[in-house]
Amino acid sequence: MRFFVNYRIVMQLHIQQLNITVPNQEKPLLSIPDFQLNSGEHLAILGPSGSGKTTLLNAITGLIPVSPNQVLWDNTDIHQLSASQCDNWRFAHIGLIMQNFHLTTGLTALENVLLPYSFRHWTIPTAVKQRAYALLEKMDFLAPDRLVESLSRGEMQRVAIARALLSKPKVIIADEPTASLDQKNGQIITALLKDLATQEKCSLLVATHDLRLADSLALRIYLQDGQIQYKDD
Ligand SMILES: Nc1ncnc2c1ncn2[C@@H]1O[C@H](COP(=O)(O)OP(=O)(O)OP(=O)(O)O)[C@@H](O)[C@H]1O
Repeated sequence: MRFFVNYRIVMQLHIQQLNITVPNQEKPLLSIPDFQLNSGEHLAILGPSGSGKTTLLNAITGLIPVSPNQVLWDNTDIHQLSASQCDNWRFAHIGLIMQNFHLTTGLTALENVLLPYSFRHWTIPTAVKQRAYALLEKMDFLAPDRLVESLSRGEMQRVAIARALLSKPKVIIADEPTASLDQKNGQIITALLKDLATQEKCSLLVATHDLRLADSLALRIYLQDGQIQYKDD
């Protein structure tokens, strides 16, 4: 008999009748009748440029508005939350790694990792700082005191990943995490993301053009003109 549920690994995404349109455009940007991703699953979202990958990530993280009941995370309709509630929900549950990293210049790598946490808390507990150091170290990034503007793109990507993982999210979402990295760094980042997601028992959703990255994940969907053309697992 099971008495305990590990809440951290329960985070199911359910998309139903998702339809995103823009004024004066006949075709929807995104049209997904039904899609489900279970907790802990690793998904690649493929598709040509303009097929809707980023729009999908924005929709499921509440970064763009969506009609009620179209995106549910464990039966929570994040699009029915207020803007600040949605921000807090995202901070608590999602580790977001955006295309251009969105790091803050003038701050060190460590300060960048801690920044989202420091926005929400008066003080940063030692345990949180230790986790920030540990995440950077796990990724072989051994210069936490370097200013981010002096880092290479591969190093910036590691800082962005550590920042996304600091709050122990249940879901990691990455938009083109290997774009503009050379092959070696792309492979390193791919392996890191997968290993960290597995170790931390997170779901992983990655929008990518990188077939090597996509092949390394267990599930794939292919978008074309805002629709899922095929699923592959
Ligand atoms: N706010 C908006 N208004 C009108 N069109 C938009 C808006 N946002 C996105 N689009 C259009 O929606 C389509 C999908 O864009 P999206 O960025 O999701 O594609 P993508 O698959 O992520 O592309 P890429 O691989 O180049 O990053 C594009 O044609 C884009 O121009």
